[in-house]
Amino acid sequence: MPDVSALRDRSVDGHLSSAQLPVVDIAPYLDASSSKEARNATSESLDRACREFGFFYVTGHGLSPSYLDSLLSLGHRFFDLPMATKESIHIFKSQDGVRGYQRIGENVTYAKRDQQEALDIYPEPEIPSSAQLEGSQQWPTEEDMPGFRTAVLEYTERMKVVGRAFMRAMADSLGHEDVFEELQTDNYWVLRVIGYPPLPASFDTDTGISCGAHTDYGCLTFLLADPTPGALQVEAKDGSWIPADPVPGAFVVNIGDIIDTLTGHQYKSTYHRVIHRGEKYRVSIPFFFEPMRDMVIKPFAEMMAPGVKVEPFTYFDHLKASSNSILLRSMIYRHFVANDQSLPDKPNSNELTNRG
Ligand SMILES: O=C(O)CCC(=O)C(=O)O
Ligand SMILES: [Fe+2]
Repeated sequence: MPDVSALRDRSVDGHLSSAQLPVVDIAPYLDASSSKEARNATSESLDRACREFGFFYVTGHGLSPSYLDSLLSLGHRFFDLPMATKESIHIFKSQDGVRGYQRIGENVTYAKRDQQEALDIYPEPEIPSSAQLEGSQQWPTEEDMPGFRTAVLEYTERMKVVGRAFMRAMADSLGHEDVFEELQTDNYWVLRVIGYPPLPASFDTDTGISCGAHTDYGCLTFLLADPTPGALQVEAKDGSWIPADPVPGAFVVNIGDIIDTLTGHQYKSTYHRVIHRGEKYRVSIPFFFEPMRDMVIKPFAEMMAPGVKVEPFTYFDHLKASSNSILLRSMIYRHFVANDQSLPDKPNSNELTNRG
């Protein structure tokens, strides 16, 4: 286990960088008639972006700006609902404790309360139960949010297609076709709809920010967000923070811990944080593209640093508080703390990337 007390709190320190994130055009991997040269150009630019930043903009994904805007509008509409309506699907009422609405402050990162509210959505198992991550989804009613459920589920299907294109592009750079083929099979996903009120100028950021610095758990995250400059920031290699300002029609995409681990940290799951100080309420919708639940993750031997060995584990081990998983990993079940409960005295660490 890492010594979490020795870890730097990335939510408060650091200066802004003038660097820009690179752009990757994924179109050649979504078009069966594209040339080998076009695919090579994409996989090479992706490879460079993954090694240098772990974060990049994605164009050529095939989803129109007006379609993407309609999803953000649904997000605003949800957060505009009366509090009692949102609380009727609070996560603590869900069968497995993770699906539904959280109030501002209940999502906890690095032992601090994030200044965001959110709606968390996971795929539903055929037979829901109270076991971890096996519950049924809590949705807003059709009356409160007409068409919301259908629109969200359609979006997840479209995003799986885009995520799979990235797995093919990575295979062209890294080999391991069998692993990347498995990473295109039966993909798990998580969708969060997040609402950020602007932090007041007087807000003490030592007590928390809009979203504390963290890495993402899975393969790839596709972020759709309102155009609020300066809010999302990405840690550069020199420790400064690159503003990942939204580019209209593009996704901000980042590598998660699973790809980071497979590649011996060569493709990086980079720390990022949100400090939203703008005028307007900000909505973001990250789509987390994930491996199938029980896929065994076994790092690529030739990419590992000499002497480093990571025991194989499953993606679900990493998500769940499974007491029989090798490193007692749990990314989800320690994240939510009701506002009337006390915070843990230690930051939550990420055993997988070992960086807290
Ligand atoms: O809202 C954002 O810009 C980022 C959210 C995020 O990093 C996450 O939910 O993992
Ligand atoms: Fe994130």
